[in-house]
Amino acid sequence: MSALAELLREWMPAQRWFGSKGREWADVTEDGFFLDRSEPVLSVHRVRVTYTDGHGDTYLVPISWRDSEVEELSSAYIGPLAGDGDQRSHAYDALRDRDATTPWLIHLVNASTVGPMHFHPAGVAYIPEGVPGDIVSTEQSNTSLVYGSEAILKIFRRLEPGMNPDVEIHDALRRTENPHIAPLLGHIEIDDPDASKEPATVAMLQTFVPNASDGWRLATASVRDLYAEGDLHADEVGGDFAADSERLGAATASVHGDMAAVLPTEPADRDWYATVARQMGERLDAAIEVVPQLAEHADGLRAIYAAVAGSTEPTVRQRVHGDLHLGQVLRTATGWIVLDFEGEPARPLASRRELDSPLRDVAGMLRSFDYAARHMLVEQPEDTQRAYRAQEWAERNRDAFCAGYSEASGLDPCGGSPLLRAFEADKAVYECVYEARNRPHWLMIPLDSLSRLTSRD
Ligand SMILES: Nc1ncnc2c1ncn2[C@@H]1O[C@H](COP(=O)(O)OP(=O)(O)O)[C@@H](O)[C@H]1O
Ligand SMILES: O=P(O)(O)O[C@H]1O[C@H](CO)[C@@H](O[C@H]2O[C@H](CO)[C@@H](O)[C@H](O)[C@H]2O)[C@H](O)[C@H]1O
Repeated sequence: MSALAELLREWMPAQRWFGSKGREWADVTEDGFFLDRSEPVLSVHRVRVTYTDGHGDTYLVPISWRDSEVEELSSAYIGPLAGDGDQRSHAYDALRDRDATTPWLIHLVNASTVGPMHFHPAGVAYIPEGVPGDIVSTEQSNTSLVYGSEAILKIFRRLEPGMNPDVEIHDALRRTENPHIAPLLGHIEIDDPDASKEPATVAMLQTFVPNASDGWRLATASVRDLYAEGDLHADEVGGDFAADSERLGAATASVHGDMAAVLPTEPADRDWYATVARQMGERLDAAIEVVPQLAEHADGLRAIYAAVAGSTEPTVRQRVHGDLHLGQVLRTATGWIVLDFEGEPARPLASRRELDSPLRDVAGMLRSFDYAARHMLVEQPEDTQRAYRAQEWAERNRDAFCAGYSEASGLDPCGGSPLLRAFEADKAVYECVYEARNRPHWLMIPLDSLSRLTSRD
């Protein structure tokens, strides 16, 4: 194992974007190339991690190199590497090293190819060249850099052959001028070491939406207001969120409508319902291995999935967002913007590109209202008054979202469909695994939701 691979073995598991926490590593290899040779030198590495179960993932790790340690960059420090003689180089997470962030946009403007990496600007869009990028503090599955107040570069950490749906969908939506998305400015790809495979998407550059607040922050502020007023109902307190939920429902319907107009669609048939129900059952089996507490909900969940297996409900399948939640939507002065169309980060890329029911996204947002309402109860599980208020808040915003969606599309997404209920349950199962791996203290949120979902008539 190379000295750099050894360093990365220590460093990567602690990074927020590393999606396979808790899995045991059998091996790690890396190959890299230089993206920029000025100071600090910037190299990009494909890091292949193999787990003890034989599976593996490839991650993208850009590294900036310094001759000596830099105190201000201590949180970005990966470690020292022996050089010639007594010399040592110091490796830093290049996306947290501001001085190393300019080459990405310069290469995009020039539509460069550097080693295996290809830079593709989108049409004639303006790209702010030469400005350094600042990392977005709410780092999630990927890492984003904001350049000035004009552009945001999202670096996809896990590499998979094939175009990332986020780029594919934003590219297709360029034609629609939909007001609820942030326009695409360019993207970056990297060839697969196996030439028979498609290149992987490395990054996407989008217009930055300034002065916006994400839906999670706004919704949880509303819940906090409600909790502060123990005796008032959600519609009586200052920070009522229902009007925004309604607008969010309408924005979601508008984006769904445009995706259906510019990307393929197909009617859902019996086979599709049967496949969806089977996949949910398989996902539950796999999730129980990670979160044994799920076993007590298994019978109830299987009954919910069985109702879908026999369904003949007429639905159109289309491209969807795939992981819609309040953290993926931004509220600007004029309305909602929907971000991040790459689907659930843990799913294989091919499954994230499949046609699906738009109810998958509706369910994602309904789950998010539930999370926003209840996350503060984690500290006070016995507070029945607050639990009652939380339920009321979640229902009020759920109804408002569905009303907005229904008004904009002519289709009521929440009219008692077994498919919607199954998608909510399936999402909560996914969330149990996500929380067990990333935020175990929040595991009770989706677990409690499953108790409610499986006991609903
Ligand atoms: N176009 C944009 N304009 C402004 N902020 C953005 C934009 N895109 C993303 N962000 C901010 O970056 C955060 C992470 O972006 P997101 O696309 O959701 O990445 P991830 O895939 O890591 O979840 C978002 O919560 C949002 O606050
Ligand atoms: O990183 P992504 O935005 O792709 O999404 C992953 O992380 C989300 C958490 O940040 C997770 O969402 C879950 O927690 C949210 C609150 O933090 C809540 O609003 C969502 O409803 C809940 O699913 C998401 O599932 C995961 O894919």
